[in-house]
Amino acid sequence: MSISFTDKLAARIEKTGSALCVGLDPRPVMDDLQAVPVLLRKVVEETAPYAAAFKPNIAYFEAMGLRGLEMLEELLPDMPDDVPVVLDVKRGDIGETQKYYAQAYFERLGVDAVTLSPFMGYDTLEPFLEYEGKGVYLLTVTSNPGSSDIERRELSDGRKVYELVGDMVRRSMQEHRKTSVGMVVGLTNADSDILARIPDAPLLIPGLGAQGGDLSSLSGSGHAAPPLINVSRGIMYQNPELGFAEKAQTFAARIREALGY
Ligand SMILES: O=C(O)c1cc(=O)[nH]c(=O)n1[C@@H]1O[C@H](COP(=O)(O)O)[C@@H](O)[C@H]1O
Repeated sequence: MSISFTDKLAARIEKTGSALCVGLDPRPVMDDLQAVPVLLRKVVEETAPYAAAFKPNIAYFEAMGLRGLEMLEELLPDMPDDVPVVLDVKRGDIGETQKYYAQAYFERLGVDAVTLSPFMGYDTLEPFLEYEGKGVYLLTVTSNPGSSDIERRELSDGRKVYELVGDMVRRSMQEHRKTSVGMVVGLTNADSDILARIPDAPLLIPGLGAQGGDLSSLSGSGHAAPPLINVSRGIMYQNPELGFAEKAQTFAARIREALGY
């Protein structure tokens, strides 16, 4: 059997000393779609030495229609074998439909992990939890301002809505499910109170770079599970006068310093 997502990520973090997740969110260049795979391969090649993981977001590929999905399908087998791929899909649907999403991502595309929306309930996650060695990250406290509309609301017993997502993570651990279950916490909304209220599960933390998240909000989290800090536009599109490798190296160093590696 191939190496599990958890082991692959741990080995990668150990090898690179980096918790940087390089986001692959190509803005479609509609009049020159051929430029997109060239750009993606360049970003992958140049940032790989500093990448603990890659995270393509499927939205940017879907926006290019069938050719976009083909680009993703063609890119994945050419990605470095030892760098895990988290496909950002944020899916959530009834279990019967989720079975086919899981088949699409874990079997057809063969990615190591995906993001899921847990807000339709635990049963919607179950088809994904049957995949030995794969990973899922559940949206918990997202990086957008609207995370206060539902996720950060207080329940009548004083707990927060996002703590219910933590309960699902604990349940999956108690049931010894085959898939690693982690949580998405946006850097722009992370704080020590939130980190203290969620289980010690692997974290995927987007919001550094273009969204202006501050790494100091992670200090003293006390979480032992490995976090992945994602940067997409900050590497692919911001400061175009700098190379992708240089930007990735700088973000990886800033993250290392903030996490105290
Ligand atoms: O699940 C995600 O990755 C995600 C969750 C979240 O709360 N906020 C968030 O920005 N993301 C994704 O992380 C990436 C952030 O992109 P940049 O803001 O360009 O670094 C995008 O692909 C977002 O869809």
